[in-house]
Amino acid sequence: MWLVVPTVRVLTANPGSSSLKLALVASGRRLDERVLSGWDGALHHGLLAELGARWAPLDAIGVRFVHGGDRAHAVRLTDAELADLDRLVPLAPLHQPRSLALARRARAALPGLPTVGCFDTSFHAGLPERARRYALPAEWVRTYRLRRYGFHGLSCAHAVRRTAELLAAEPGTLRMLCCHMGAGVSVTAVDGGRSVDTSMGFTPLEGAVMATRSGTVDPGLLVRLLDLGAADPAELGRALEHRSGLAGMTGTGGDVRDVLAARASGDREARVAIEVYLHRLRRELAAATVSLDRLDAVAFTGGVAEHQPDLLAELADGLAPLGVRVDAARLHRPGDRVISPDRDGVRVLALTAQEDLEIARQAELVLGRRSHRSPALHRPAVGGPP
Ligand SMILES: Nc1ncnc2c1ncn2[C@@H]1O[C@H](COP(=O)(O)OP(=O)(O)O)[C@@H](O)[C@H]1O
Ligand SMILES: CC(=O)OP(=O)(O)O
Ligand SMILES: [Mg+2]
Repeated sequence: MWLVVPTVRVLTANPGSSSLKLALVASGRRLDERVLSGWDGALHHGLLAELGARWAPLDAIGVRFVHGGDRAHAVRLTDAELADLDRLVPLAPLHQPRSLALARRARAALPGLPTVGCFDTSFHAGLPERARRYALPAEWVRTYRLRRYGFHGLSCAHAVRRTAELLAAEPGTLRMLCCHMGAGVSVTAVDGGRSVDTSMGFTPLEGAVMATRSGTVDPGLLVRLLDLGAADPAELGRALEHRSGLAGMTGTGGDVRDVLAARASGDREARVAIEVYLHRLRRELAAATVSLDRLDAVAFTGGVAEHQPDLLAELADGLAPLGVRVDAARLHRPGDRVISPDRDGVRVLALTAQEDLEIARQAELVLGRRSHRSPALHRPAVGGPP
């Protein structure tokens, strides 16, 4: 039996580290979108009011927050919630201030509309302890609440649902990897819709090499840099967030397009940087695989996966031990698609990252406007409130 649910129109805001994506979502579909690429956090004062008027009538605003701490699901944003989320700024300095500023601007520009915060971290709230815990002194872990959180959860939740749709499978049966390749890069192992391991940790710095972020480096190396006075802690943080990754290795801004162009023109540093980027990502994919008892599917998503099929082919070239292969013809087709060659073995997919759909879905759940009796694909197991 289906409940009749009225159409809910949500203005979604997804502040990534290199872009701001604003969208109008209704009934699980994106009706319009405004993308500010190369976004530096500044927001034209009237933009939200202008979009609010253009996309009216609206029922809610949904804002992506990379860090939600221990929150297991989206929440309606109040002054108190925002003040609490302020405390997480040091754990996601590239993202959290932008989400906070956006949410506050949105509440001021569109007063009276409920604003919902949707968190990357919520998808990983149930990480098993073996994947959540750092092997650090227990006293520090307790005092400073140190744990691995994981990020890109809104993207993963959407990718799991989309993978299940495209493979005509129940999400609850799939053992899969979700590899998000945007300016930030991460790999998550998903067992039956639940995150069981993920490459990002306490902050979105851990794991793979990213556009401007280092990914994992030997902690001993960082201690040594501090010892040597190469940087004070604040400078070290800024260097790891803004001046490392592809940017640090090549002297570019870290945009994959620029690094690939430099490599094509014979630049040695760019060639090495891409090799390191791919090598480290393959390691993360292999590491995540061992958290699953079999591998059914790998979904690649995010700006790089969407727009750089040749780089995806290079990445897949080194993934034969995982049973991952791609078909060149399928790879170059547009849209969400299966890109593995046949129906046997690991199914590989290239998907558009549609965090906006997940944000709108969670906003509807928080506002009680979505039927909890809708199909299994909408179950809160992948990041919504109970
Ligand atoms: N044709 C393209 N258009 C947009 N982004 C691209 C394109 N090709 C590669 N990219 C890469 O995608 C990244 C942006 O991915 P996206 O997921 O939108 O980033 P984020 O959400 O982290 O800001 C850019 O840094 C760029 O390197
Ligand atoms: C968590 C993260 O790195 O997000 P983005 O890729 O959008 O910067
Ligand atoms: Mg993003």
